[in-house]
Amino acid sequence: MSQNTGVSNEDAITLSKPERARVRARSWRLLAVLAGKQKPMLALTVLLVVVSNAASASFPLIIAWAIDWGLPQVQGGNIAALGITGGVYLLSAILAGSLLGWYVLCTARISQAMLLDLRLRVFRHTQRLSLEFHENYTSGRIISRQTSDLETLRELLDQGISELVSSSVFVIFTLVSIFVLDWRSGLVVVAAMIPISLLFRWYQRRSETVYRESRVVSAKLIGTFVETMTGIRAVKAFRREASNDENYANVAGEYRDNSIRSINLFGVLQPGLVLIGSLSMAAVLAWGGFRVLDGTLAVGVLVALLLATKRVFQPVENVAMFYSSLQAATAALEKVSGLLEEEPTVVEPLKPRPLGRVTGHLEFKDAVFGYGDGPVVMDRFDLDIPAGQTIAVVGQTGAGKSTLAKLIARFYDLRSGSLTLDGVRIDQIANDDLRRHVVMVTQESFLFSGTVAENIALGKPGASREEIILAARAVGAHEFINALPDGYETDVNKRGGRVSAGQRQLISFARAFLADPAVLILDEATSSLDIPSERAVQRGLQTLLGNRTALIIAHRLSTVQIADRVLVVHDGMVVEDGSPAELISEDGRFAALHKAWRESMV
Ligand SMILES: Nc1ncnc2c1ncn2[C@@H]1O[C@H](COP(=O)(O)OP(=O)(O)OP(=O)(O)O)[C@@H](O)[C@H]1O
Repeated sequence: MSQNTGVSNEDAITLSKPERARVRARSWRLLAVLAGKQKPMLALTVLLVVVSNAASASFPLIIAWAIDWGLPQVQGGNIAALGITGGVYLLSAILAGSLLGWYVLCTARISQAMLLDLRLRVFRHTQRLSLEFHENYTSGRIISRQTSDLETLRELLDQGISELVSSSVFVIFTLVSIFVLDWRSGLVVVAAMIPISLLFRWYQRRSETVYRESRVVSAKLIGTFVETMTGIRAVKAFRREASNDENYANVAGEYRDNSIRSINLFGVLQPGLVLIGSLSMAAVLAWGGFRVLDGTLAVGVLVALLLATKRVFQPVENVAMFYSSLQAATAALEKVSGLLEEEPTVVEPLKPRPLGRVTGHLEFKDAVFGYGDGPVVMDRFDLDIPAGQTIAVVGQTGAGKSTLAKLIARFYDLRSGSLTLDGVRIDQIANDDLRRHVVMVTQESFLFSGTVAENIALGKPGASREEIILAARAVGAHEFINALPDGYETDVNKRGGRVSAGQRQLISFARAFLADPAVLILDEATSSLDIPSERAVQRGLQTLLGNRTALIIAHRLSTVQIADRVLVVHDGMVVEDGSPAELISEDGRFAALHKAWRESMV
């Protein structure tokens, strides 16, 4: 991603001119794409808003006509004139009202459809982005894009746009009706539009940065909250409550200050508009009043002019209200469109190479890797793992063990060199194929919300209950699952469904067993299990391994003992490679580690 694309510059409050233009164009493009899908409905909406506002703007004209033509006619004994003028007024009122109602329904449907579309896009897109992106972009930010930013957009789309459009159309029509009645008063109102547009311009300039800042601070607020709550165990363990309170209060205070700034700006805009409106009314009344006295202007026309002038300025105040939500939504759209501009760094091949029967032979050749633009973690790395071999990877913290595992699972791509599965580069294998043949069981043995059976079935979508039970039996999980309150139907998120770390591992073993991959990667939990759990997990693990190729990031002596081969990794390189027995007999790092393990067990 270049410097200013995607989310790279999203905390900037003031943007350079070209950058601002680019971000704006990106936001409007997104809105246009979303609106583009609603074209027929939009066309109908435009028609409705034009006709209903034209009908509504004609009221003062009808009133002038009723006073200056209708009333004298009625006084002259022509009662029918009353019926005609009243009837026309009633008809246009019914037309305006019903079309406006229809218009509101249509805009609600359009805005809801656009929001749904956007919500799904944001979700799908963030899920599709590579791990590298998620490691840098905090979950708090993603949550704030999906919640508070979309909420701000919802406010605009739900009411703002419809009010904004209909008010603007109404102002134009009413202005035309004033010109039709009396062009001099029309000039007064047009003249008033000059300070109004200057005021709007002032507000737009100031509020743009304030609303942009509001999005940044709001993301920070949500991020702080999410980080505290997801790390609540660490918070309690390290007694971080007091300092977290202070930190959160600071961010919340920043958010309050920002809100006050935006309210203050609005506090100038709205009274300013009211003042300009009132002064214009006074000018129309004074100039019109003199002319009525002169006899050059009919009373009915003056009444209509005053009515129309009042009606021009009323929606202008509405526009101000929704203009502020437009500004807020524009800032939100900048952020959301930035997120949508991000591209996955690990991409699925356009023309994937088909795989035959996969044996699980893995080979790194001359592999170079580093995270993002960071330093090289693996330099010209070579490793051949024959099919069916169980490999235990050991090494100090930060040595590169997890990196090795993540590369085989293709969470990242190499910078250069190659990694092949059965001779096919893994970046040329379709995602579905890769996920089927290479399965990673992570350290935390993540369970998704749902039942135990559903969690196991993730390994093989559509698996029958028999298959699920068979898998659980194979890895030794069946007994404890049966003892849960609802057996396989127990909800893992409900009370009673909570399972221990070892049990979670067994469930994820069953899931992997059911998936039956050729290659298994296992990031073994560092937390020490109690001895019975450890034995159960160990037995489960041995069944799971079977004849597969397996790479285990090993933290336990028992695991290393069942491996065919041990790799000692140091600084992204394999420094020792051999069977456990061979390495113990040499006087290297593994021998020392093995000795330490044995001593700790005594
Ligand atoms: N997401 C990341 N972004 C940038 N650098 C990373 C990332 N993950 C790991 N590294 C770096 O890569 C190197 C290897 O890390 P790796 O996680 O593979 O070590 P490890 O041997 O698995 O350590 P541990 O046993 O502590 O999990 C380290 O220098 C680490 O700082």
